[in-house]
Amino acid sequence: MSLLLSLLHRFRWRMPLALGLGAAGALAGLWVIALVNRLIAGSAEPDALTFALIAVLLAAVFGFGFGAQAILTALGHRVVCEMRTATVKRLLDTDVERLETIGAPALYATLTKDIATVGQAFNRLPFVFCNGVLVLGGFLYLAWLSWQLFLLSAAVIGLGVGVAYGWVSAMRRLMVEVRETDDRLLAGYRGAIEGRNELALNTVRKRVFHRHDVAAAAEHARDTEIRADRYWVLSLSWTALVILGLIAGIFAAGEALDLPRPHTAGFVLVLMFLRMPLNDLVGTLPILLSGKVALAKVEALRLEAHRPAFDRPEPACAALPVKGPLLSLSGVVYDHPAQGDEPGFHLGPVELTVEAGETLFIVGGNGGGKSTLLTLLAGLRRPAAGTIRLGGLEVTEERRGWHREQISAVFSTPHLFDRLVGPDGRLDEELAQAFLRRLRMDRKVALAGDRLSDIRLSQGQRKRIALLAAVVEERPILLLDEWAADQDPLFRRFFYEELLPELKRGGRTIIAVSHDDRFFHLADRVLRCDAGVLSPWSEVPVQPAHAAQ
Ligand SMILES: Nc1ncnc2c1ncn2[C@@H]1O[C@H](COP(=O)(O)OP(=O)(O)OP(=O)(O)O)[C@@H](O)[C@H]1O
Repeated sequence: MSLLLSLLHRFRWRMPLALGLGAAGALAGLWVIALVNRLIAGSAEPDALTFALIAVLLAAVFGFGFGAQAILTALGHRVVCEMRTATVKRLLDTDVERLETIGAPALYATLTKDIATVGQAFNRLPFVFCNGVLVLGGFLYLAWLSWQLFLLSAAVIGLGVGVAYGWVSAMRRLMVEVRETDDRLLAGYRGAIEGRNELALNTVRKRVFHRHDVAAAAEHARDTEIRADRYWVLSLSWTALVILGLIAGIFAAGEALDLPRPHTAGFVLVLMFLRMPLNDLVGTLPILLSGKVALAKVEALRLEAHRPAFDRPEPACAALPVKGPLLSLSGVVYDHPAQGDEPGFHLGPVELTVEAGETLFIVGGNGGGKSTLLTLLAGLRRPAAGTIRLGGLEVTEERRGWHREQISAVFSTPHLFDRLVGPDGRLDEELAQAFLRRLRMDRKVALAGDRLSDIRLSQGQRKRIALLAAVVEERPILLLDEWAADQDPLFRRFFYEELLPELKRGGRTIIAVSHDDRFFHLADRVLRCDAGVLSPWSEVPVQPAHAAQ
């Protein structure tokens, strides 16, 4: 909501202008009705002047209406564009841990569906506003025509709205339920796309997946939408009934109150005129309600507040030391929370000091906590307890951004971007081309400026390009998570025996998760991380005390 308000604030001049034009158009329309009314009642002459005035008013209805709608619909599209870019920027500024908690399906649902839904609702607002002005102005005119009939109409419409309120609330509750199903549906869509190979091989799996992960959610959404729409059509029919009933009742009331017939007829004419905008207002309800639900969903993600700037973090010191302790963890503890019946995972307390220029290997069994440790070393996770120091300085909340800027990393399933980014945004193309050749990828991928020609690669090739992207960042600390696992034996040897020593000679501190015990002798130090406990590596694994329990 705050984002929407700030966007509206940015467009604060167009908004009142458009609303003013809309109001003027609606009032001109009412004026036409009032003139026709007077012609029917005989209180106005059907002369050229009256018809000229009607023609001018009709032109005003058209011109003002067009102006207002054009400005407001353009504004709607601008707001959607800003919401899209601002939400992605908020996502980029949000902590990795928070994004992990939200989960990919919910994030995709917001980016693809919620923003579009808010946009649709926003684009309906001009029509809602113009119809609202018409209805309001129309009722004021009715009050002026006959206060008795106006009071009667207000009472009937108030009663009608009171009855419909319950249906609209029920509709809103059902729409929230539909939206919750969207996350499940999106998870299903992702499964169908990302699991295409596994599914293509097994018809039974395909059937089970389709039944439980897609059809169940789609059918739940269908049933809920049908129920929600029932309340909507009920509200629409109810509105029509209330207005038509009122029109009939007005005649009876006019007779009972002994009001002149033309008076009552004029009143009815205005009511007939107001029937359309009233119906439109009710018809727009589902779109507006969906927009409200979607907006609440965007806010419920609790992404970072929107900051347009991409400020580089302030450096905590001029340069990191090239000798002695560089990165240290002291008493660092981290907990992955339990999920349902699955127990959580506890890492630490970790005591570790990495020297500048050191090559450190971390080994250990699956699920031992190596990747979690790497993300702590990268500053991507906040320890629950303990201290991280970089270059002798404690990594406080203010220095976390600076810490991250000292790290390059290739994670176990890296995401490839097709642009290389050098320090301060300037890429050393010579270094990039040379390293591309060292990686033996120059025949597969061409580098034009900072752009890679192709990133549709095999797993091993992807890892090589990810390493290129990390190296050209020219940062002092390089983290590698099982980098060599996807490489062929020849290149694996080349990586351990030549590439890593080369990077080390270039001044890099390297922390690599590895299972390649044949090459452990090439590291300065090897540590074992098992069941969340970090200990020196020995040929015969030592069972950590709490892992044996
Ligand atoms: N985002 C997460 N949320 C909850 N638990 C997690 C998360 N990431 C990892 N874990 C749990 O933490 C434990 C350690 O995982 P981690 O990926 O650090 O192990 P690892 O030593 O790198 O394993 P591997 O060698 O198999 O890659 C595992 O039990 C895993 O289930």
